Amino acid sequence: MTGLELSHLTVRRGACPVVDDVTARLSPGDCVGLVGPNGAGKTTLMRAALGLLPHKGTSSLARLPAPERARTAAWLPQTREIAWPVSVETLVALGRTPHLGPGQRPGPADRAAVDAAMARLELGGFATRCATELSGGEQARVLIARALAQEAPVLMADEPIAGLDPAHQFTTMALFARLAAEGRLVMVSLHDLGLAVRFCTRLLLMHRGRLVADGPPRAVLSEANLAEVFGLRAYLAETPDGPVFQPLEVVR
Ligand SMILES: Nc1ncnc2c1ncn2[C@@H]1O[C@H](COP(=O)(O)OP(=O)(O)OP(=O)(O)O)[C@@H](O)[C@H]1O
Repeated sequence: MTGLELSHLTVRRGACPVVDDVTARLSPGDCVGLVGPNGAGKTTLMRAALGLLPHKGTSSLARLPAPERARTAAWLPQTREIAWPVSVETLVALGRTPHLGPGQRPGPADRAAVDAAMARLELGGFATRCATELSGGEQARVLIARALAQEAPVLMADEPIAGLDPAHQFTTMALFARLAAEGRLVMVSLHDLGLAVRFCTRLLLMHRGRLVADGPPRAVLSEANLAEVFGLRAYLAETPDGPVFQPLEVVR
C-alpha cells in the first residue's frame, strides 16, 4: 500500500524557507486535511512532496521515476485551467494517460474507470458538453473526475472545494473521505475548518512554513492553535449530527 513519507522537507524562496523542515508519515486510509492561513506554505508543501519543486529533505513520492509517480499520485492543482475546448468525457479520459503505453488506445478497463469517475461526480449528463463552456464549479468537478479516473493510490488536491456551492463542497469532501476509507491516501488543503473537522481523519496545521500540529482534527483545532495560528476564537462541539465548527471572533 502506498503512503507518503516526508522527511525534513524544506523549500526556500530566496533566503526565506516557505516550507520549513516538515516531517510527516501519511498512510493509506487517511483523509489528511492540510490547513493553515493564507501563505502558510500548504501549496508549496504539496508541490514539493510531488516533486514539482526543488527542495531539501526527502519525499517518497518525489523520489519515484516520473512514469511511476504519475500512476501513484493524482494531483489537483489550485488553478483550474482547461486549455482546450474538448468534451467532458474526453477531458476525464485524459486521467488514464499514465496507464497507456505509447500509441496505446484506451481499452474497456479505461472506459470503466472514466465512467465510474464521472458517475461519482454526478457528471453523467455532462459527458458530451464542451468542458470550457461549463461553470467554474462544474469545471472543478470535471477536473476532480479526471483525477479519480487516474485511479492512483494517492490523491493530492489543493483547495478542491473552493468555488463549489455548499452542497457540492459537502459531497466532494464526503467523496474524498470515502476514497480514503476505501484505502487511498487523500491529502487535501482547505480553508473550511468545519468540513475539515467533519471529514478529515487527520489534520496537518501549517503556520509560516512550519508544521505546528499534526493529529486528530479536534486536537489540532484546539483553542490555543486557533488563537495562535488563525487569530480566531471559535465554537467547536460534538453534536448528534457530527462535529460543528463556527468561528466567533477574531482575537488578534
Ligand atoms: N514563486 C514564488 N516566489 C516567491 N515566493 C513564493 C512563490 N510561491 C509562493 N511563494 C510564497 O511562499 C509562501 C507560501 O505560499 P503557498 O502558496 O505555499 O501558501 P498557501 O498556504 O498555499 O496559501 P493560500 O492559502 O493563500 O493558498 C507565501 O508567502 C508565498 O508568497
